[in-house]
Amino acid sequence: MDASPPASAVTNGSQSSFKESREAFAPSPSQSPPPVPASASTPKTATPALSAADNKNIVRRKLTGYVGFANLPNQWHRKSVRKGFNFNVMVVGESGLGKSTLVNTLFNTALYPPKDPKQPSLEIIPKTVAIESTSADIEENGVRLRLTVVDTPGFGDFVNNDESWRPIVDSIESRFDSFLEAENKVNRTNIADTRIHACVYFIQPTGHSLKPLDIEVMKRLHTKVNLIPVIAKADTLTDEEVTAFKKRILADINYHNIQIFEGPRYELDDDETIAENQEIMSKVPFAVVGANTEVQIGNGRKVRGRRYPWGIIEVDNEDHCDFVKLRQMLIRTHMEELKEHTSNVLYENYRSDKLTSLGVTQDPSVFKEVNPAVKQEEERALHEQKLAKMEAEMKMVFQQKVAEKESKLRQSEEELYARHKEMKDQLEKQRLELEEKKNRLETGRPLEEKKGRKGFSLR
Ligand SMILES: Nc1nc2c(ncn2[C@@H]2O[C@H](COP(=O)(O)OP(=O)(O)OP(=O)(O)O)[C@@H](O)[C@H]2O)c(=O)[nH]1
Repeated sequence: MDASPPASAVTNGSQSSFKESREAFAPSPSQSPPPVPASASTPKTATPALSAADNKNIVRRKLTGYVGFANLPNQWHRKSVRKGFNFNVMVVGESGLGKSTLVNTLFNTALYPPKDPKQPSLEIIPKTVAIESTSADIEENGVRLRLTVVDTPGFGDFVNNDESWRPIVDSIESRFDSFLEAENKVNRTNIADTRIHACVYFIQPTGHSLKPLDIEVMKRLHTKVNLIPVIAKADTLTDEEVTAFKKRILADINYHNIQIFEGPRYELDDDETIAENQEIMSKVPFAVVGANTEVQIGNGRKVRGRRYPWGIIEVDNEDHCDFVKLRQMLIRTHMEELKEHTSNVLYENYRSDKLTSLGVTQDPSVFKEVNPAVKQEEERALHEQKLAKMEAEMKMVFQQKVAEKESKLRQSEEELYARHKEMKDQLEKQRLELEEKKNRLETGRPLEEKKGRKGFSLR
């Protein structure tokens, strides 16, 4: 291997201060980092999901002068720096795969104290996988990070490793439970986030394929944590072997439908960011090499690396391994994404499953996204329906009234007509009688006497 200078070193010029605590995991608020709410993640460039109707309702106006909201990102930046950040990473892998070395290399700290070279006696070797949490406050250019590394010593060390995944899953779930419990308390201002934001899974550099244990554990973990597979001690494989091994691992991962962490793609990202993210993702599973010691290379420069009889392998040299890309993803480019995905997807799924299993039900319409334009349209249609109904009712009442009036009028018309006919008949009768009288008088005939009473005759 050649001894070219490191491609990058993010910790250059940084001051680091440590306050370490190493204890078995027991979620307690007192040991928790300052809270960084899920919502405190940088609102990068994610495009808001606006429908066409929403867009139609947005009036785009040009500002005529300086208003000041362009300063919002700075406000956010100041607030975040003041609060500090926290990041919880879990390392899973068999003993001796270089987990502690890699974590120390990643954060450029002696997070893990140097190991006692004396092997533990057989009596004190634990019988189950232990969960150990180590926290350190580190600072770089004024930005504070509370880093918690959760180790899983004992994983894969037993004759029967069938249940190796259980303590790991239990630890992840108990952290979700603590968060859920804290969220349900009256005072939620200081919720400590002990949830695991990333799980670096160390694969033994066998050069073959994933082992059944790897597949089993990954299958158990992938819905609960952001899985980041790495090929441990990649310096033990040649470049060709690494390429072929990566292909086989990815094929296994696909075959078993294991979801590994993928950085989200944002529509508004610039080409450079998109290319950078693609390059990072193209290296998964990262072939890493860890080294905390510095070695001198040809030109007298000191680099972090491992010296072999045939040459030096530099951890910060991208031609030698993918360590830089892993660090870039975990710390520089995707730390917030990892936290956001943990909070918005993994924890949310766990939370809703848990609440559903406890019998808590949710009216789905409560969270239905309401589009104001559609809502207005619905209300207008409803109002029109109501108006049409009222109009129809009024029309019916009016027609009823008209019909009643018409029948009354017809009745009185008929009555009038009948009276008129009666009067006309009477008049006609009178006319005829008078006519008769006139004729008699004219013809000299005596007027007919009215008949007298029975038995009497008129003179
Ligand atoms: N060749 C090689 N050796 C490494 C690498 N990383 C670590 N080692 C060596 O591997 C041995 C074990 O490393 P650790 O970091 O203690 O491994 P670990 O996985 O933390 O081991 P446990 O604490 O037992 O789980 C040490 O001697 C390291 O120097 C690497 O990338 N390549």
